Amino acid sequence: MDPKDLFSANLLDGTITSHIQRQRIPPPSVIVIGAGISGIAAARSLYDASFNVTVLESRDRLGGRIHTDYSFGCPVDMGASWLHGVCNENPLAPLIRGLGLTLYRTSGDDSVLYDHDLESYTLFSKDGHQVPQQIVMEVGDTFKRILAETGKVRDEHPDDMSVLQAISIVLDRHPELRQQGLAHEVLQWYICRMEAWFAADADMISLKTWDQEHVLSGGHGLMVQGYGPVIKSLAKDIDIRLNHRVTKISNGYNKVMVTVEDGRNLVADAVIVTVPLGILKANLIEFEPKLPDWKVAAISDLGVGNENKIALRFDRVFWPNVELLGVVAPTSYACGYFLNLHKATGHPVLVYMAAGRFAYDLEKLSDEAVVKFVMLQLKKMFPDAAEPVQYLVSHWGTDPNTLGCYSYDLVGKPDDVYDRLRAPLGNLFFGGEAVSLEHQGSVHGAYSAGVMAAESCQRHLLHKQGRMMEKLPLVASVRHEMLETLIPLQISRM
Ligand SMILES: Cc1cc2nc3c(=O)[nH]c(=O)nc-3n(C[C@H](O)[C@H](O)[C@H](O)COP(=O)(O)OP(=O)(O)OC[C@H]3O[C@@H](n4cnc5c(N)ncnc54)[C@H](O)[C@@H]3O)c2cc1C
Repeated sequence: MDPKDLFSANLLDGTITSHIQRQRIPPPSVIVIGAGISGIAAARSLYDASFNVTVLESRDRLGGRIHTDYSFGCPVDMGASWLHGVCNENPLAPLIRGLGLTLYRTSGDDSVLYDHDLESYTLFSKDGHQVPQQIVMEVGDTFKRILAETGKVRDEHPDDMSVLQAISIVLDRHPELRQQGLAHEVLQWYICRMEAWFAADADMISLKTWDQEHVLSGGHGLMVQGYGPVIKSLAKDIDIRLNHRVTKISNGYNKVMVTVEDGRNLVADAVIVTVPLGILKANLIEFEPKLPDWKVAAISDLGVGNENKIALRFDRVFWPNVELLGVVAPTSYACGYFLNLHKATGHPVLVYMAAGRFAYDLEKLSDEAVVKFVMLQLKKMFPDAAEPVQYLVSHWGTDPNTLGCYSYDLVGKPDDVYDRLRAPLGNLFFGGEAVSLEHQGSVHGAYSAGVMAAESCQRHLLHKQGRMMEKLPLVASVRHEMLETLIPLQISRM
């Protein structure tokens, strides 16, 4: 490398690379557990800072809860598919921009509830009649009023309660907000959509915190080419060992030993754990010494929801050109909806989405039975619907690599739960979506949590070696930001 290039690379990186090279000290070693976006982001930061990093991943693929499937001949995300916050502040924006990926904006709203604009829905009743759009809009506005009233309930009650309980208090106080007949079913559909955001039923969602998330601006954008390219790009050149399921972590004063399923041990100066919260809750990894009580309590005090997707590919499009097709019902459990990927991507694919208890119930059925059930829903709307030529069914709730889809705040969650989850233990650091500072349950939150874990791990190891970090490393994304001129994110629907 031309010395000039080396200088500018170090300058751009702002890393300790040159420092390590000058002193000829072997670079500190770190094992990252989990090759989801958080683990890969952590590994990328460490790799860019010339640390010796190895990622151990239990699955035979990268990405974790990012899983872009290509078997339909087009990308279909069976895990995350939206970028929540289509704006420059989104830490993933520089990467997405740099890769030239397109976003399809389903909503410009920054709230957690409306990741689709109201006018992009077409809803049907159980007997196959289209719900007049005026009712859809009016009930949507009523739902917003009900939620605004739950804010008053929250102010009056020092103790937390579920969102469902608060809605019931509001409806008792304001009978005029109660809906009857079809309008009641549409209201249930909105509750079903709210449950989808948290991947949990409304009787499990915390009233105190449900709307406290600081959602990034710019609305919600579907990744038209899927999230897969983001993972591929971040993982480039990193030593990632697939089919390495970690069963034990022994945290010593100087080193950490990691045991994998086949009995092999790997040793490093530090370890970053990014496995899903569901895995920690199920005690699938043994910690030696045992995790302290405050950490165990934090793991159990946060909820993990479930969401499943059933993707159907057809040989032709027989549905209208809207983003969401929904079936309303007397309870939110019985409501359903399909994301129309054809509108965003041009491929004849519908994705049925189920959340909360319903998502777990679907996992008790065979894939064939699930598809049959979903087709019955579709045929309520379109009696002449064609049979799918291909299908995909996710099982996030029972997948032993995840055990749930993402974290959410349980009723009565202690305020410091995230601080405790994130807190390192000696040479052991914690990443993953559940420890994100402000954006739990999202891809960008998981990414930032991985970068943060890597930064505190670096600081810790350099301090132990009696060295200072001359400057915090700039992660790949920020470097891209400096290298790329500010090209706007490509959005296919304004
Ligand atoms: C259905 C669904 C829809 C979603 N939709 C969106 C969305 O639209 N937008 C959005 O921003 N977010 C969405 N999310 C959330 C988002 O996908 C996650 O927040 C994020 O991908 C989590 O990344 P992570 O690295 O923290 O965890 P993961 O991606 O789960 O990575 C952890 C890794 O650890 C591995 N692992 C587990 N156990 C072990 C072990 N013992 N040893 C070694 N490795 C192990 C796992 O296999 C996995 O690869 C969705 C999630 C799901 C499931």
